Amino acid sequence: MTLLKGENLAKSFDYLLFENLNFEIKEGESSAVLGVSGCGKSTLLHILSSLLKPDFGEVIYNNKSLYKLKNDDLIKIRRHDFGIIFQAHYLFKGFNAFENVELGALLGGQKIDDEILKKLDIKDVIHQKVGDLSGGQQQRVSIARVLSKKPRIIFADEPTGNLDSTTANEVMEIFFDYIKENRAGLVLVTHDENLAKKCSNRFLLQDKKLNIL
Ligand SMILES: Nc1ncnc2c1ncn2[C@@H]1O[C@H](COP(=O)(O)OP(=O)(O)OP(=O)(O)O)[C@@H](O)[C@H]1O
Repeated sequence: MTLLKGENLAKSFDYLLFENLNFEIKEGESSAVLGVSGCGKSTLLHILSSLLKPDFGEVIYNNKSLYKLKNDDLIKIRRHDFGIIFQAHYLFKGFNAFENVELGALLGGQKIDDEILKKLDIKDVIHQKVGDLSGGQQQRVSIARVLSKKPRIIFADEPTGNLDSTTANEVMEIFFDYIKENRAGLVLVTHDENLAKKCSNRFLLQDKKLNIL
């Protein structure tokens, strides 16, 4: 079943990034978007994940056109159904790791899943202030926060950018297990072709188009 579709999307800033761009993600699928720096990968992820209105085209989720929804309804979908992970993770620095993860769980009406904390290897630091954690630990806390809300779709922009390659691979396995177990979807923006190869679909954003690899 289709989870989300982007139809005829176009976006420009100082120059045209892409146009007539179509994208679809189905239950249980992972899609990686590759492309040179500045081609518009993060912009596309923002558009698909409800954060940025395209200049043209629609994003369809649950038979609804996201950017035609009332703001409150759009925020509900973003909070409950979408898990958005950026490299610059927006953790609450004054709170400890547990409180940050708990916030994610509460947003999705879920309880913290101890398994997620174990798999991400953050149980030992869970009561520390996130500002005191290393960059990689903070990244894993932000991933735990997103997974704890049990999103239908995970949108991740270089989610393993702060992690060494072994931890990066482990984190990717956690994503893949999650989408399999929950019939969810993963849209991943990355420069790392090895990570992209692990996804069920790979696309290259080039010449203002999304090409299937
Ligand atoms: N809010 C914005 N206002 C103006 N220009 C923007 C904005 N967001 C992105 N851009 C521009 O759009 C272009 C594409 O940016 P984007 O971050 O989507 O590229 P990217 O492919 O993800 O790059 P990278 O791989 O380096 O992260 C860049 O030239 C960037 O400066």
